[in-house]
Amino acid sequence: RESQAKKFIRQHMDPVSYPRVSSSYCNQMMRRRNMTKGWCKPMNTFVHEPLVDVQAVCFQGTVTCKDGQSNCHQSSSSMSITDCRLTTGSKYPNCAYRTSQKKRHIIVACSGNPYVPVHFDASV
Ligand SMILES: Nc1ncnc2c1ncn2[C@@H]1O[C@H](C(=O)NS(=O)(=O)C[C@H]2[C@@H](O)[C@H](n3ccc(=O)[nH]c3=O)O[C@@H]2CO)[C@@H](O)[C@H]1O
Repeated sequence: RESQAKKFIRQHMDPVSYPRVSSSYCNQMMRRRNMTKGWCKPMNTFVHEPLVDVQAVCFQGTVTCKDGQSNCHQSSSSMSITDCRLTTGSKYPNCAYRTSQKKRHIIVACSGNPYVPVHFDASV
């Protein structure tokens, strides 16, 4: 059984692809990280920073999560991310994504002991 912390890493961490990603990055990575099984996950962000830097966000600015909980944290500095958004014409099982590379402050939800990221809430 995959822990929430491990799931966060599988779904959202890609420190090695910093800084340039190709236009097919999302099509490849969404498959490789198992987010196109059963359905095409509509939206997913990959973070191109060291894991320790993303884990440190749990101890940065506290903000309210989209679900109303108060265990979200916003990174104090902007980070290199890639947003993968399902294209309108995409039909399962052929999940087609638009790849957009950005520099944004990330907002993650943290939980557990050790207190680590378990959910990607948004980027700003
Ligand atoms: N406060 C919390 N504290 C603790 N846990 C919390 C909390 N909140 C949720 N979880 C849990 O997280 C799990 C989960 O998968 N939530 S999810 O909303 O579907 C994830 C979103 C995200 O993956 C993605 N997205 C979205 C935007 C973006 O910029 N980039 C981007 O990647 O889209 C998805 C849908 O939006 C679920 O088990 C829920 O219980």
